[in-house]
Amino acid sequence: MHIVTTIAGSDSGGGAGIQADLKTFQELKVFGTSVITALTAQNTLGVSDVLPIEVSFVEKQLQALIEDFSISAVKTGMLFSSEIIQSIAQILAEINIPLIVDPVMIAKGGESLLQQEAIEALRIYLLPLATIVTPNIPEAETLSGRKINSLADIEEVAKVLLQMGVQCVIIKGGHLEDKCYATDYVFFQDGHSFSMKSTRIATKNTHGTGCTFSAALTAFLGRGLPIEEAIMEAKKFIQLAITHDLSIGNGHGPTNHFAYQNFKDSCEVIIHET
Ligand SMILES: Nc1ncnc2c1ncn2[C@@H]1O[C@H](COP(=O)(O)OP(=O)(O)O)[C@@H](O)[C@H]1O
Ligand SMILES: Cc1ncc(COP(=O)(O)OP(=O)(O)O)c(N)n1
Repeated sequence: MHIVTTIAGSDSGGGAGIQADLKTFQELKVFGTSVITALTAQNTLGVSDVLPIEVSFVEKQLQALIEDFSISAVKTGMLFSSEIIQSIAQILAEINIPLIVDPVMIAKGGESLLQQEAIEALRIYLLPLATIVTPNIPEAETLSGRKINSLADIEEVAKVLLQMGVQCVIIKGGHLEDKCYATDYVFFQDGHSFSMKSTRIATKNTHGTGCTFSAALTAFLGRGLPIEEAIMEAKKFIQLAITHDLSIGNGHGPTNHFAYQNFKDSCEVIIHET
């Protein structure tokens, strides 16, 4: 049994954060463990409050897992403060486990999930340890300090992030203004890059897409899949979860974490080597 860990915030609405991660891990047959960094009072309509967990208790959770389990991959999501980022980075630096960093900053409704001053901590302490970082377009712009208006901008931003020490950058295209396709761009340290294109689904039920994608990536890497295969399979997981969405709540509903197991042979992702 492969054991993986998510370090993230709790979403009481169950569509994003720790809950999305653990559901995804379960569906992909890895044993999920968790370190909770913050509680959010949240549903499909938005986040009404955030309660950060004390840094020393975040550390205790992570230490407890490391002491007992042989963890094969770790992901981070909502980290909230620079203190939490620094403390978990210090612990993660001492263990050699594939690390997927989803640099969660803002919820769909615009509520902040990361303090402004913590952005620099992400750059300095966490990104140099990351195997993969998975920013959406606004997060990639914030981390790099550059605007994205074209494919050339995406390539430039990826270069900036690779220079921070990340091994692989995936810039997710959910926020791009392409009505037909949702395209993600993948860049490696050795210069290799490719894009993954899937049909854009016309739905408002996209709450937790980033969390779910990075959790699937963590599960596949934790199971030992080669990195490129893990990335492509994670894209299929999120595509199916969005395609077969559930009608839950009155706002931006969650994706369907059950879909991959039922429909995985019926998903097309177009890979384009660049
Ligand atoms: N409407 C959509 N149809 C298909 N795929 C989508 C759609 N919206 C987002 N995605 C995919 O979901 C994943 C998460 O992307 P994105 O929404 O950009 O991240 P985040 O949730 O962090 O903002 C990416 O693989 C992206 O291409
Ligand atoms: C607790 C918690 N963590 C992360 C998010 C953001 O999730 P994401 O996958 O980026 O999806 P949206 O919220 O943008 O739909 C969250 N909302 N809550």
